[in-house]
This record gives sequence, C-alpha cells and structure tokens, in this order.
Amino acid sequence: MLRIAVPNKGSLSGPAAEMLHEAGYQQRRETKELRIVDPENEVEFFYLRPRDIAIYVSSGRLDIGITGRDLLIDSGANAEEILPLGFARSTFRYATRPGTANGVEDLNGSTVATSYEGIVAKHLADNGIDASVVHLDGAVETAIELGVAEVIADVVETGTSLRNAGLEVIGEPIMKSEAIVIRRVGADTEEPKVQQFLRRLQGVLVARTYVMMDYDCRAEHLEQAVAITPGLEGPTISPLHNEGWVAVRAMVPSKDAQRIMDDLYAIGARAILTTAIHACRL
Ligand SMILES: Nc1ncnc2c1ncn2[C@@H]1O[C@H](COP(=O)(O)OP(=O)(O)OP(=O)(O)O)[C@@H](O)[C@H]1O
Ligand SMILES: O=P(O)(O)OC[C@H]1O[C@H](OP(=O)(O)OP(=O)(O)O)[C@H](O)[C@@H]1O
Ligand SMILES: [Mg+2]
Repeated sequence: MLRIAVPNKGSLSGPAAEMLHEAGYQQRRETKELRIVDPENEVEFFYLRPRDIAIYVSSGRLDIGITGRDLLIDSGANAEEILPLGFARSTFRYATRPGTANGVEDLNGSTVATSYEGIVAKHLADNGIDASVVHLDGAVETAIELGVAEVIADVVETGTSLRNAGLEVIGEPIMKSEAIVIRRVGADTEEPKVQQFLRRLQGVLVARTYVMMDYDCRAEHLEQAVAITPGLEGPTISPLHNEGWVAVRAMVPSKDAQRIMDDLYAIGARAILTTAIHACRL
C-alpha cells in the first residue's frame, strides 16, 4: 500500500484533493478525517499540516507527500521535489514601508518577521546580512504597523495583502514556489506504485494544459499545417472522402489554441475544432 501525505488545511489542501480526485483516487468526505484507505488503488492518504509533510516524508514512514516548495525548503528536511504540480503558485519576498529599502543589502541591523525562518535566515546569511528574525505564525503583514519588525518576508501571490497593509516589496523574489510532490532523499522512485501515482498526476497536468485539435486541410498545405500543430509525438493524419483533403488531429497547449486556430484558418484549414482532454497517459 502506497502511503501519501496530503495537506489537510490552507491554500494547498483544496487544489491537492481536487487533483487527486481527477487522478481517480478516493478522497476524504469530511475535513475531520485524518486518513483514508483507497483499497482499489492500493493507496492510503494521510491528511497532515502542510508544514509537517516534509518531516513525515523524510522520516521514511510515508512514501510521498504533496506540499509547497517553500515549505519543503524552509523545513530543511531530508526530502526532495520529484514533480511540480502547477497550483498554489507564489513568490516569497521581503516587504516594508515604501521608501525604506531597495534590496536585501539595505536590511543590515533590521528585524524581519516571517513564518519561514529557515528560508529567511539562510537568505540573509548567504547575502552577508546581519539582521534578526522574528517568527510569527501568520498575518505577518501587520507586524510592521504594530512595531514587531521593520521588514517582513512572506508569500506573495496577487500582492493584495501587501497593498492593504501599505507595504512594498523589496528587491527580487527570494524564491518562487508552487505545490510539489516530494519523496525522501534516496528513496526508490522506480517502485511501480510510485511510478503509477506520478503518471496519473502527470496525466491530470497534461489534461489541464492541452486540448485536442481537429481540422481539415488541403493535402498540399499539410506540411505547413503540421508545422503549426506538431503535436506531442506527431499529429494523426487521416484521409478525407473529398479528394485532395486530409483530416489532422493533434494536441495543442490550451493557452495557444485560439492563435493556432487563426494560423490554421489563414493557410486554408477548415472545420477546426478543439475538445477538452479529460484524462491521459503520455
Ligand atoms: N495566497 C496564496 N497563494 C498561493 N499560494 C499560497 C498562498 N498562501 C499560501 N500559499 C502557499 O501555501 C503553502 C502554505 O500553506 P499553509 O497551510 O501553511 O498556509 P496558508 O495556505 O497560508 O493557510 P493558512 O495560513 O490559512 O493556514 C505554501 O506553499 C505557500 O506558498
Ligand atoms: O499576495 P496575496 O494574493 O495577498 O496572497 C498572499 C497572502 O496569502 C497568505 O496569507 P493567508 O491569507 O493564508 O493568511 P496568513 O498570513 O495568516 O497565512 C500569505 O501569507 C499572504 O499573506
Ligand atoms: Mg497563510
């Protein structure tokens, strides 16, 4: 039975459960459930605090986990990223009152409030900055107004929380984060059950980012058309009943679908359709 750690709360928990559900795994029905067994898929899910997941996985008691890249790095646990999942994207940044600092080099002697002490202490040390770090559990944006710190280091997605607190980012992001799958360093990821789990999640990622495109074009325009829609392996070409025409089928990135349809139309392709992909194994 594969043992998997899943976030039980916060920004990661909803999208993680949704992705696992799309990958065909049973998920808990109520938020109080701490573990469930999916016997059909031979998987057991443990619902844990996102911050604790890297620690459980590094102990070897759980085979894999879903967490945030920032949480993994902050924990310092002996675990590593094996698959990025594309949700809960954010940056991790310093911020302060406008006009106070332009970069990390201006932080000497200041107090930095954060929930991510591991990341911040290392970043300050790597940059040769002597600053003290105060740990807060959340809502760190308020620490400046209340005089606990002059600077904060926190997760920034839209920047709304910073704006609302009248703060501005300092310098470049310390790191970029998103949800990831982790395993213990040195664990056997070739194990068939682990491989099957990763293939299922990769299938969901592909289904989310690609659409299937079908169209008809004149045989003499086929090479041009295939250059526009090369597909992942190569497009499928089928004969049409109409002399001199072929049907083409290829996967294309969803974000480019409208531009690709315009380009195909411009070279004479017609009956251009896109359909959603619900699941796939590459
Ligand atoms: N607004 C956000 N947008 C995207 N990702 C976020 C956001 N806030 C937190 N995260 C990510 O969520 C993970 C932290 O999860 P955690 O549950 O500890 O905090 P949270 O999502 O802020 O929840 P809460 O503070 O309500 O408990 C990190 O990987 C972090 O990058
Ligand atoms: O840039 P934004 O889109 O505003 O998102 C970033 C905010 O979201 C998270 O806070 P959350 O609401 O989870 O509260 P917390 O500070 O208590 O963790 C994070 O800690 C930031 O405060
Ligand atoms: Mg939070």
